[in-house]
Amino acid sequence: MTAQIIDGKAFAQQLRHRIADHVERLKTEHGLTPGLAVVIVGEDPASQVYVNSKSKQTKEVGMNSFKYELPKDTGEAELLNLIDELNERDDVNGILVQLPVPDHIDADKIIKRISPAKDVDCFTPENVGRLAIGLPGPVSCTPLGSLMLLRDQLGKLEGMNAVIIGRSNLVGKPMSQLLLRDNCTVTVAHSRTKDLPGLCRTADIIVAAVGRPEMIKGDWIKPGATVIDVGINRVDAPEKGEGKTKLVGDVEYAEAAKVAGAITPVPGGVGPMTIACLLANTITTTCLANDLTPPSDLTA
Ligand SMILES: NC(=O)C1=CN([C@@H]2O[C@H](COP(=O)(O)OP(=O)(O)OC[C@H]3O[C@@H](n4cnc5c(N)ncnc54)[C@H](OP(=O)(O)O)[C@@H]3O)[C@@H](O)[C@H]2O)C=CC1
Ligand SMILES: Nc1nc(=O)c2c([nH]1)NC[C@@H]1CN(c3ccc(C(=O)N[C@@H](CCC(=O)O)C(=O)O)cc3)C=[N+]21
Repeated sequence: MTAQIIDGKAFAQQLRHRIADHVERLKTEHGLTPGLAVVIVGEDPASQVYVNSKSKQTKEVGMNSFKYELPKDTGEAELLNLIDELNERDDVNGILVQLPVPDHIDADKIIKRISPAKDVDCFTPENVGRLAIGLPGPVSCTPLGSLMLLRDQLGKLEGMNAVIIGRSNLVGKPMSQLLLRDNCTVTVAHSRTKDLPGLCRTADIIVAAVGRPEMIKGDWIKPGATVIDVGINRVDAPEKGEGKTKLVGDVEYAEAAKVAGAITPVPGGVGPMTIACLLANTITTTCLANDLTPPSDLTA
């Protein structure tokens, strides 16, 4: 059996088309243009690439994009002031501070300062709580994107055994909330889990969010299972030439693709969905701020 490849890049493109339609409707029917502010501190080249593609896609769907590129020695107080200013602005519906921030800045303090009504990453304690009890609001982007791919692939997820590997606030924990809400039986594994291979073999759905290149082996996967590989790891690729690198996921892709029913590739899987879901969350926060019901196809 050869797994079906889940094309996250194509799905994200379709999602952006739907988002563009919603933006158009918000403009013509309500006179609203959603705006997303992206803040980056420092010159990390990988972060700059992400921030630029976020800005580009924001404009492509018809939203306003506000980009703040601050020098790496920007003080914490200065960054907090910028967030206060963005919290106040009526034309800004979403605020994203690209992580990681430099060491002299306390990321938790920055996140807590973002108004929950504009927290499109779903990082604030308010929105984490809302997600847990099923209230409307933004939904963590990577888990939301992963859920959309799973629903598209499998239809109803009810009754399925889902094993999530990784328990971070960013990915693993919110993913567990979403799959539980869709009536999966959810197990969250981590570095102290016993017999991870055995546990994985019980899974109809595996979500790998570990941050270790190709750690999840092909023979840990139940034949026919659906595999969502969240990991993005840059590794050396001597086969491409001296000093070259490539991106790989947390799953041993070539072997896993021989047993799984369906699998996301890296790149081209979950990554593009994360950015599209950021835009989806900006629609959600724009609607909620204006007493409109957020579109059901953009949320969980
Ligand atoms: N596609 C996308 O858009 C995104 C991709 N990512 C990628 O996803 C991956 C995970 O990110 P993130 O959640 O932030 O990572 P974290 O480092 O915050 O969390 C990693 C988790 O994996 C667990 N873990 C580590 N080693 C093992 C092991 N040997 N066995 C079992 N579990 C283990 C850790 O367990 P413990 O808690 O016990 O330490 C932890 O819960 C990274 O590769 C990251 O780059 C992240 C965000 C977005
Ligand atoms: N406040 C904040 N929110 C985030 O959501 C956030 C962040 N900070 N900091 C960094 C991580 C990482 N992240 C990715 C988004 C898209 C791809 C993506 O599109 N990847 C492409 C490949 C890109 C390439 O080739 O390098 C793919 O998988 O196909 C990857 C990673 C969002 N993050």
